[in-house]
Amino acid sequence: MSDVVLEGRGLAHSYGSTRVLDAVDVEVRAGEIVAVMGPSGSGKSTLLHLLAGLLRPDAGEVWLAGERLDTLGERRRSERRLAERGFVFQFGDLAPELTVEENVELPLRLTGVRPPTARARAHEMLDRLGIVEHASKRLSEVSGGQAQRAAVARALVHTPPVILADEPTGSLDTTTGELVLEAFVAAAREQGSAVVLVTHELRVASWASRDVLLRDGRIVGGSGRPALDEPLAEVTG
Ligand SMILES: Nc1ncnc2c1ncn2[C@@H]1O[C@H](COP(=O)(O)OP(=O)(O)OP(=O)(O)O)[C@@H](O)[C@H]1O
Repeated sequence: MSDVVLEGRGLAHSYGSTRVLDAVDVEVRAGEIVAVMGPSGSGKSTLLHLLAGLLRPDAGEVWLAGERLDTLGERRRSERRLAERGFVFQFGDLAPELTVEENVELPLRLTGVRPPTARARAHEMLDRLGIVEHASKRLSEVSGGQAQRAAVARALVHTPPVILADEPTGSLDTTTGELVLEAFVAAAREQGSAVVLVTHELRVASWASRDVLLRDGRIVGGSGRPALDEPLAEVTG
């Protein structure tokens, strides 16, 4: 279908001689949230890194908005990464020496948004995630949960068409975790972003439109849920 934004076809990946992902097909459409679930070590993060273009597959293809990503040169891949995607990774890649707001502004500044506009948009997103009062603190001065929300703010602030998140609520309590999940739902619903969310928590996956279940590097199942245009209460149960 034409609204597939991100697609992995026959993806395989090995670390050394150990094959950790094999023959994985996944499609993500505009406006949907796909939860990637599975036991520890089943290959969830590896799949996300392949879809992100941060790892190259040993076999298979990654397509982003009609363009094959895995064969692009590094420069073009990183341009597209910057402009078109938002990432939240398990081991945060925010800059500790910058403030929270400077970190969140980064994707906007790098794509030419003027400083006052970038700051206003960063604050709006930080407010939505309940950490605007920490905006001017250095990242090294905030808690792990606040840093995680800053990473989410940075991933969403430039309204990218694709958002990839690895355990984005991992160090959050239920209430702040829900703020984060609501922000992902808004990105999918209001901006039509395609969202891939790695999680091992059923509670988190219940916010997704559907899930994909990995075991030992292969897709062993998945299920659909009501589309995101259903009322949220029905989606979350
Ligand atoms: N850089 C690496 N070098 C070698 N092996 C790796 C590397 N990264 C992951 N692995 C191995 O690949 C397998 C899949 O790892 P991956 O992180 O993708 O799983 P996961 O499902 O995300 O796990 P978790 O839920 O624990 O984060 C695991 O057996 C892991 O030990």
